[in-house]
Amino acid sequence: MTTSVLVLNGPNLNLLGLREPAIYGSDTLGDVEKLCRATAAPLGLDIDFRQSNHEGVLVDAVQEARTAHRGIVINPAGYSHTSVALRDALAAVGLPVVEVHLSNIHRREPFRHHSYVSAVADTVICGAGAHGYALAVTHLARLLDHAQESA
Ligand SMILES: O=C(O)[C@]1(O)C[C@H](CCCOc2ccccc2)[C@@H](O)[C@H](O)C1
Repeated sequence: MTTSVLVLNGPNLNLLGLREPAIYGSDTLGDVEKLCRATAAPLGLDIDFRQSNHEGVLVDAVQEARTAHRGIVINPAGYSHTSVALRDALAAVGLPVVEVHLSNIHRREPFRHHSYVSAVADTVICGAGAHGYALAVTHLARLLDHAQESA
């Protein structure tokens, strides 16, 4: 049975590669999607790759993942620092969660140092650029394998 995971991207990540390359790199979100799929395939994972600028759409995607997917990789983007609703949705669905940030949020403006999502994530990866997504997919596969072993 193929294992499906959700890779969810928050607001403004659709601008990736087009603006602020010094901070977020020159890869586009499409490049990141390709990297996620190339990483996932040999691990037996299918990817549902999404991006939204709307908090409620992201909450709906997390809720849908409860029955549609086995785990979540999420870059909540700006909602990392503001959204109790997104944090609560992730806590509610009870799936393994890997939070990823392209930049090292702890070396940026103070308002970016706290993420509500981190408190409900199994793992947080930040500062590795687009490679962080490959790390996140790989680590989520390990978390799921471990879950299978203990099941
Ligand atoms: O480093 C990350 O991945 C962030 O999640 C990116 C967010 C920003 C999303 C991308 O925004 C862009 C804005 C302009 C050009 C390209 C991307 C930022 O608000 C977080 O603090 C850290």
